[in-house]
Amino acid sequence: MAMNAARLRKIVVCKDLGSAMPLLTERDDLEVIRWTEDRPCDRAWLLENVVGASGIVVCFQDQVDRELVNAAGPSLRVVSTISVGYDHIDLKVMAEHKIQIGYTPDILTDAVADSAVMLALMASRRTGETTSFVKNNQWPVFNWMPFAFCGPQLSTTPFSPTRTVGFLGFGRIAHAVLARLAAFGITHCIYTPRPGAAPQPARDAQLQARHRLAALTPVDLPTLARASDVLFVLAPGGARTRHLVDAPFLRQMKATSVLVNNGRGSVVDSAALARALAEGWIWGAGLDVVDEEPEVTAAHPLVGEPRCVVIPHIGSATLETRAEMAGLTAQNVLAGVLGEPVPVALEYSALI
Ligand SMILES: O=CC(=O)O
Repeated sequence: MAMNAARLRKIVVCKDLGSAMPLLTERDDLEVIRWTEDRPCDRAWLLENVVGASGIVVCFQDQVDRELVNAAGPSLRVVSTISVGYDHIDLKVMAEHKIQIGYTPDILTDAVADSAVMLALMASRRTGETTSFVKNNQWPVFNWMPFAFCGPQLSTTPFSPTRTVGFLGFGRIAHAVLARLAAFGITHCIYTPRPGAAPQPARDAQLQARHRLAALTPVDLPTLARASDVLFVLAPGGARTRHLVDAPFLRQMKATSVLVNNGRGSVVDSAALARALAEGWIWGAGLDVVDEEPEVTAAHPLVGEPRCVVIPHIGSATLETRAEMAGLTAQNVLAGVLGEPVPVALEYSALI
């Protein structure tokens, strides 16, 4: 039985949640307004439709700022983002208005860690160049040569027995990448702690023992740049991390090193990285995220770099993980609008 329109709670959905949508659309106490086009949600559409909403479903492409919160008005209780990242959400504004944030950590950790290792292998083993080579019909005329298309080996070998993995951002996903790389015989792990974070010697000792590492050490940024054979950028975005990987950083890296970015594009200065690749400061790069995304076309300097593998921000895109993320996003927004505890809420007061 349809409820009185005045009692319906409104949810605006900027990203279609696929098989999780019925959790919202099949309820008769909700009015669900959806952006259905196959492109990022239009800002003007969102501002117009969000008026009077109790909940909003967003992703990292949608800015949740004062303008949006004011447009929604005092009914807004929850913002549910289908992402682990939250740098698109103005936490101060959320705190001022006591709005809950639902997000999707943990369930995407394994999928993103898998893709980070994939990018490290693709970049070091020159997959961008070699797949183009085959597509351009060059294999039939290729005279196989011992040193053609060689790249640095990710795994250790008896004749190359040490390998250092570096992490800029050492949270859940970094730990999952480290666990995978233990099987490659990685011997040393270094990472830069979050500024102001307390040292964690017990945790580090545990990780070192679990993955049979010769050493696991917090280091400063210059040491991270200098010592990493493969460097994973898994830091959150935002002003604090913007362009931490810049030209001076890249210049200190080894000529055989590989940079992987699965964190946020804004952490790496694209122009500096393109120059580092073109001039051989580093060996290669594997990027799931790019500062200028989604405006990344064939004309982008990194896409044109043969030693750069670029994929379009799909680190968590497995069938299993995206279905879980969509389900959790729907549950988070639903609980928030009903005034119930949000199943996976960002505890953001300490982050402001
Ligand atoms: O980038 C993707 C996410 O934050 O989940």
